[in-house]
Amino acid sequence: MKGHWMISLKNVSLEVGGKSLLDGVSFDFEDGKVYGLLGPNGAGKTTLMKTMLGLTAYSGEVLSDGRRAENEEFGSLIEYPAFYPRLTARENLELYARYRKIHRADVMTALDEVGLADSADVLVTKMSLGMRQRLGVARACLGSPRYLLLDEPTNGLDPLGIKEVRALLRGSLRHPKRCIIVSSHNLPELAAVSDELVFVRNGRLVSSTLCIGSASALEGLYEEIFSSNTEGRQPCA
Ligand SMILES: Nc1ncnc2c1ncn2[C@@H]1O[C@H](COP(=O)(O)OP(=O)(O)OP(=O)(O)O)[C@@H](O)[C@H]1O
Repeated sequence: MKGHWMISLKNVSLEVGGKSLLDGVSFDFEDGKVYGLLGPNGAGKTTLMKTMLGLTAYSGEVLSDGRRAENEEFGSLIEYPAFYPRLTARENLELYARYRKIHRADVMTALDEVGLADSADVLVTKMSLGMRQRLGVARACLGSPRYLLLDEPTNGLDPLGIKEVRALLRGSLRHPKRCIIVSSHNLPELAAVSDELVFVRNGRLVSSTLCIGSASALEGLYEEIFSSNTEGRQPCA
């Protein structure tokens, strides 16, 4: 087995109603890293995450350490997280833990991981959008999954909320044995939290870059990639 990769996509394709949503995607996501998924609207970022979660039929392989990945290995936040508004943060997570057959004791660990331990007994309806988003991340972290898929976790957040999610991605969510894949349209924000950026276009992973020097360099690279047919791994900017 090669090095220390964890999730390996091998020629993953998905077609719905004659339209190709994913087109022969192959990529290795390594442990201990945060990957930023970038691409225009409709590029296939969410579809890719749903496919990894096994929520869609697909051809090709999604492997975890060389064997078929199981849904239980993933924690995910796809689009806006939905909660029971009249239940507390803790009660919401306990319900979810029961559903996923995750130990109840993990609920406080997950809330602690996102800095919401002190708000465990706050009703969701009383929480700010930023707190709810962090609660969504806590739900994704229940059971300490090896893979975290976060689809636009800063969507709709104010600068303070964005800062909170950024701090999580740079700090407490990171683990040497965990791989995090996060999508966003906020280029500088994504660059600030990612170890590697992966560019998606028309259902294909067209490029990846290991690091970016500045926000303007990233914007330039984004423009270059999405206004050309560039494919392959880019050098550091
Ligand atoms: N269930 C579905 N049936 C048919 N087409 C779908 C389905 N889900 C998504 N699509 C299409 O797949 C393409 C990719 O959508 P997807 O939501 O994955 O893109 P995205 O990169 O996440 O976009 P955004 O940045 O706007 O969230 C779009 O053309 C979308 O219309």
